[in-house]
Amino acid sequence: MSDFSPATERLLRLASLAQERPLAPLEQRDDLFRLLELWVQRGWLRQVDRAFTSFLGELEPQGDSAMLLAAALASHQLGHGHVCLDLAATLRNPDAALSLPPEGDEARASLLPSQLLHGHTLEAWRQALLASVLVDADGSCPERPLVLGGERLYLRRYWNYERAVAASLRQRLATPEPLPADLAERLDRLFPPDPDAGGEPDWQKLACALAVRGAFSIVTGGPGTGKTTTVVRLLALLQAPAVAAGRPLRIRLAAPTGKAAARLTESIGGQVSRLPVDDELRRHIPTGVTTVHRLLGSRPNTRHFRHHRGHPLPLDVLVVDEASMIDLEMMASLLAALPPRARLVLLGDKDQLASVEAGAVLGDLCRDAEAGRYSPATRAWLEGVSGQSLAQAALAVGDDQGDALAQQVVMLRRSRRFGAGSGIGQLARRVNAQDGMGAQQVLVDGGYADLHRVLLKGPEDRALERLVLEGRGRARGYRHYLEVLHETRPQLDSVLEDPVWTRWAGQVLAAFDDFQLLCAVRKGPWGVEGLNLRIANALLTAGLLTGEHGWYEGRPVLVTRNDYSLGLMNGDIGITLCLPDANQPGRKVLRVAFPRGDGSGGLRFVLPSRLAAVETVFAMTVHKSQGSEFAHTALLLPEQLSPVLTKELVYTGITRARDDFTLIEARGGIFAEAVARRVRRVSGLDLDLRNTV
Ligand SMILES: Nc1ncnc2c1ncn2[C@@H]1O[C@H](COP(=O)(O)OP(=O)(O)OP(=O)(O)O)[C@@H](O)[C@H]1O
Repeated sequence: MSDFSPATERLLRLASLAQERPLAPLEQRDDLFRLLELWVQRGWLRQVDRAFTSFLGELEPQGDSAMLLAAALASHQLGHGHVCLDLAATLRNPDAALSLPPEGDEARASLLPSQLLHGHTLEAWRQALLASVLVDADGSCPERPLVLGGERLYLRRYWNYERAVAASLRQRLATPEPLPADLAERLDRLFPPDPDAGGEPDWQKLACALAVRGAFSIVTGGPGTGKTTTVVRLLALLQAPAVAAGRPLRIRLAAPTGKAAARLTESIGGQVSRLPVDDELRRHIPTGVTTVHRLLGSRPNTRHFRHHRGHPLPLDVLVVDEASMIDLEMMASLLAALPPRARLVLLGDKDQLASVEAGAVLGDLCRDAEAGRYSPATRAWLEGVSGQSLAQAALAVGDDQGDALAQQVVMLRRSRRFGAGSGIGQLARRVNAQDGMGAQQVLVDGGYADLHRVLLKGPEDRALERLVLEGRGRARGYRHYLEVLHETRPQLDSVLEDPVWTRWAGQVLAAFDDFQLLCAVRKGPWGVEGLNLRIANALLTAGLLTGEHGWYEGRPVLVTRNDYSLGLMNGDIGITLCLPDANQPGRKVLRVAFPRGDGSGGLRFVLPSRLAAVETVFAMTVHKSQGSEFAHTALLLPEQLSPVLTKELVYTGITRARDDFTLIEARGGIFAEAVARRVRRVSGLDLDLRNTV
């Protein structure tokens, strides 16, 4: 019997083969498959990418190796969030197409794409692809699994999504909506002059005006810039004539995660109650926000939804918040299910991290948001109807056809939550602008009471535990929610239905929202897994928890997969509590308390054994935190730079903080290094109305 696992055996065999003669992957297909296998073993390529390439190899036994290599890399890009492989960019930096370990790792010593593609030209690579019976060059052979669009190679499914999204949005952009004759007066009533505006145009009013005139619009802006305020007023504007005519519009609101939906439900509820409109109209403005999955009608174990082109959603207006989290496939599904005459309004912060899945739709659609690019006609109409001047706004001039999308996008530029005196706001703005020096200055010398910084002296530095348990000054740590748990526990023997239990659990959940530790990665000591163990251990040692493994009271958990039977959505957070046993009076059992997230303030209590997909959430990745906010947010950056460490990640982490933000650096300098890098997602989404569909 060999001492090696089968995987290692295989690796050794492959390595020895490689030693016998150098691999020539672009001349010999077998060598290419051997190399792909080696890359998979090293974690540089996914198993699914290699399997897909083998499948293509079987479909075209004489297929060129350069075509197969491109297919493997194109498949791998999806795992990096890219919709396609940019051939020219890959030739400029071939190794970026794999998931290589950080610089200096010895495991790099292997045949790399840069060596393979050395001396290759773009034209030769394109010709190898065009010669294949598996590659469709002009969209005319829908049965071919790969599509070459100029210099971009797509897997068919993603090409189809991109085309479908572009076609649907173009159709909406080309559809003007009828306008009320008294639009200017209606806008004036909803947006009274703001004495604090300081000469800035009222971007909210402008956004509302643009959204009224088109079947598609986007309102983007950083935290607290008034996206929700704007959309509530927009809905009042759209609904008023419909209600007056006795035919109220069917309006639905949605967000990508349960948490985001719950947050929006809360803020929309407050805004609608304060709207200066009559009660009849107020009743017709919805406040309930659902998740996009629920809206479309997810079906277990399939990527198909109950609503689609043949069975569209029964609505006239759809508003989707936190749209930066929507990937290309979801956007395609959403647009397919939208009736052709329905309006779509997307809200979101274009600068946040994009979805984990392929595509950065909001980012793509907001490419011109900062510059404006309004045509002279749009600008004249906007200024006329809103009474606002754009003369001082330093916007670029655009074209109605070439920049059709820009005519329907508004970026809100004034944060009411993070004004000039807010350290969080200053820091977020500098990070977003990739001004690393300025950001450091704000953090270190800015003297802002809402910003804190911890520089760890090494992996064992207990300053991490101190911050996470105790917080800083008024900014709380995890001790707080555990003290609420212990100190306010009802001393009763009553049944679970007794409202005292719901009240108590609600208080513990609210206290947990006061602090969250965010991190960049999942693995290793600075990832979710290592940090969860470390923090649970510290809380146990401090006498705040009674266990650190399995289920124990106080364990906070994050739902990682939608569970429709339990009514739990990916991203929901619950806390494990000792609660009365429904079956045996007088006994207590562990149950996990989750907010219902429907604006009712209600909770649901779930037995741990029924939770199939949850993880401890003392630490959470920034990706998972999107759509949430916490009174005190601490962001831990690891020692080593990795591809996920970018300014988008840091910006998203900072903007999760409501009152206080703490930066924890595992190594000095990592913050500035992360801020200097940005995500560049490859896609070909093109809404230029001059180009044919
Ligand atoms: N035009 C306005 N007049 C007065 N207050 C406003 C106005 N616009 C926004 N606000 C206030 O500013 C705060 C942030 O507004 P809002 O919640 O609409 O922003 P947002 O961009 O949706 O925030 P988030 O980043 O949380 O999604 C709220 O308290 C809101 O009441």
